[in-house]
Amino acid sequence: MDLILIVIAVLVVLALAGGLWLYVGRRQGDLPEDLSAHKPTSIEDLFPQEGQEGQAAEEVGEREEPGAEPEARPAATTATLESPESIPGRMQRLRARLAGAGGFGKAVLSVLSRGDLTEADWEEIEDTLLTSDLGIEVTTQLMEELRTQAKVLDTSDPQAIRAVLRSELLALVDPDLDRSVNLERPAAAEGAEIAGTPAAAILMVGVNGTGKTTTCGKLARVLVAQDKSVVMGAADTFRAAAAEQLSTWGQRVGVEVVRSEREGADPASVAFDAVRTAAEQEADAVVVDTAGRLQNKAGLMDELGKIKRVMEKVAPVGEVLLVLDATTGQNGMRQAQVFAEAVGITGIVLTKLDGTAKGGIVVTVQKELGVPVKLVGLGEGADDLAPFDPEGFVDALLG
Ligand SMILES: Nc1nc2c(ncn2[C@@H]2O[C@H](COP(=O)(O)OP(=O)(O)OP(=O)(O)O)[C@@H](O)[C@H]2O)c(=O)[nH]1
Repeated sequence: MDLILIVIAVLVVLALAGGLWLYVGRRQGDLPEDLSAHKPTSIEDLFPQEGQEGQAAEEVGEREEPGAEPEARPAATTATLESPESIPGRMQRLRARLAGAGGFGKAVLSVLSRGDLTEADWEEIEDTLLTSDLGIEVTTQLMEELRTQAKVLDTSDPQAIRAVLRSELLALVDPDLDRSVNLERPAAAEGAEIAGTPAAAILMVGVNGTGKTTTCGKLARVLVAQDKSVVMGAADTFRAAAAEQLSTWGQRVGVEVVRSEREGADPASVAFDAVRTAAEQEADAVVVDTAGRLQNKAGLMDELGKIKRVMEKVAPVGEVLLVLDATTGQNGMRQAQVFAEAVGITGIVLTKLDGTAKGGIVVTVQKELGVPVKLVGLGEGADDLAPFDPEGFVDALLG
């Protein structure tokens, strides 16, 4: 009898152990699936095959509905990632777009090609230059050079004239400036209490509506396409929609967005969380979006200065990009000056260059602010951001 009881007890124990093993086994089997949904493990995961882009756009569209999940998290959890356009394809398309916008170079060239120029022709050239946002000083300098060269050369030779104008414009744009975006990962600040290695930090500043958030998303997309791991920080806490917009970009490009759920939260604290998260994740770069709608210069200085200082508790910020709307001309320049004073800028992103024929702003902005245009925005599309290429720009202006 005892023996029968012992056998029954052993069978019960074995049955229980088997059940437990099956349960644990199933949980462990789930794990890789969950993880792969959170973090793409290979470059192929990041770039779906052709034909999936439409699906991605639809899913992102769904996420933009009011009441959509507001929490920041790695985008791959909810959206199929879009496939970025190749860099050469992007450059070619953008050059064509810029040339199509019709820069001032084309207009000047057409007058110069008329041959023996009258005083009225020269005035026409001067007017064109002045209305192209080149500014008086640069226009005067360029006019003198063109008049001198026109005397020296046979002005009826369009090729010779084109060459002169090309070299003058190129000199103004200055091909020797370093236009690379600093992606070098800095050493941690002294006493920084962080896990991991700091990421290269890029701080995006500028007036509201210039395209900061869009540029953060486009830039993250370019970096991801270059196989870099990126974190974005939504330090534009002025309005919840800005953080939501950045989160949508995060979902599109497969990048985690650090944000606060509270509208009006301290932007410096969100920026700090972003750089700390990036260091913990050993990310290559962290891109931080800011608000630009402060009432006065002192407030702006305080806020941007604080954001940068707090980020630098982790590591130095290697790149502060000022986003400028090319269509705002001289007005935009005045605002740019204020930002440049508030926080030392290292480069300019000139957006909406597709919406203006006034290419002269490139020259003015560099001259006034003393930093190079590094990136240009040429449309609202996800791939409409390109490195600024002086030669390509001048050639596009001249048609
Ligand atoms: N045509 C064109 N539109 C652009 C470009 N860059 C941004 N935009 C558009 O400009 C508008 C404003 O862009 P945002 O990125 O929201 O600007 P922001 O500076 O972040 O604005 P706030 O969040 O209000 O501070 C959007 O409709 C963008 O699609 C560009 O290069 N060309």
